[in-house]
Amino acid sequence: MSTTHRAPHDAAPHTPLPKAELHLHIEGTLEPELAFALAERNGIDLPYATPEELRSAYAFSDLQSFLDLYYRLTAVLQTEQDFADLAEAYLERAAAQGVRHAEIFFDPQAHTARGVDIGTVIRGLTSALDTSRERHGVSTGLILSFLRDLSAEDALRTLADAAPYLDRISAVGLDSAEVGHPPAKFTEVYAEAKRLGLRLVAHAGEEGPPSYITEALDLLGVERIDHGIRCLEDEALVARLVAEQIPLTVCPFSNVRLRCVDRLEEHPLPAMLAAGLLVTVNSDDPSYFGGYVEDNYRGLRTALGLTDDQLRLLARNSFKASFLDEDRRAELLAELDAHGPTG
Ligand code: HPA
Ligand SMILES: [Zn+2]
Repeated sequence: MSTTHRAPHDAAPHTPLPKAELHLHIEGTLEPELAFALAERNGIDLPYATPEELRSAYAFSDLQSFLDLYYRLTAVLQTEQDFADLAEAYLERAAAQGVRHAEIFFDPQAHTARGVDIGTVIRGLTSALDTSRERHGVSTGLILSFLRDLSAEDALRTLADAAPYLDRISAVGLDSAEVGHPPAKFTEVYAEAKRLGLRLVAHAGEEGPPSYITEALDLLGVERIDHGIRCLEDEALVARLVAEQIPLTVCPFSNVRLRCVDRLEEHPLPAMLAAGLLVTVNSDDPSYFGGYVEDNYRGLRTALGLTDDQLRLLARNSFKASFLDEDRRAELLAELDAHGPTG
């Protein structure tokens, strides 16, 4: 019998709302314990004595300070089995957090630059993703994300290297150090991805200015903006995003940990909802930022007083903003409608 104290209003076991996760970097789900296990399996020395010591290094001053550690730790990912184990660990956790559909970023250049073949990465990830719907009830998509601090030529080469696997990839994205690497740099890359039949998204307006969001829409032709929180600095841009119902994949814990927002209590998400923006909530790099997607939903309730109706709207938006086929989308929306009080 559980000895955990529960307040009377909290007596029913909490079942998380069914939701989609649309902004999740698989490399950012690498928990310290798995990093140590993979390092040992692959004979790699980590500059930390224990998982706890590694975890205590997770104090970031901005995006770059996080990326430095994030890229350093990818060294432990070497074989197909490593990528399969990484994806499987995420899917299991995601399912427990109510995720029914996940569109998962991966950063091939973070691996090919270390001599790991893109096929190793994609075959490893898809071996876990392929059976995720049956085993975890989580349907999946893969988003190939270009590192924007590398050249457009490098991105084009990466897209060419992915050619044998394009049937496994639903979209391309753009991540890594934002400021100084505007979307315009990747116009040709996105035109090529579109020609190949891929959907288009990009990180914009996380640390970068609102003009990067406009560029991503107008020059790259993206359908969804990742982060996008700095849109609030440009009234006309907000009006456009509302009118066109462009989804924004917002990541509250990430914004606080990377110091884009001082405290969760000051996160602009309520203002974004009030403006009529099509906002979704996601975990970004949950191992590094203090929680998975349901933890972000709960944090918003606790820190910002979001109501059950607002949390349901966020879950509804996540299915609306996804690249799901209409049958699966309808099935998941019906499951959300049938879901009882969030508890
Ligand atoms: O939040 C992010 N921003 C940019 N690049 C990233 N790569 C992993 N996470 C992020
Ligand atoms: Zn991200």
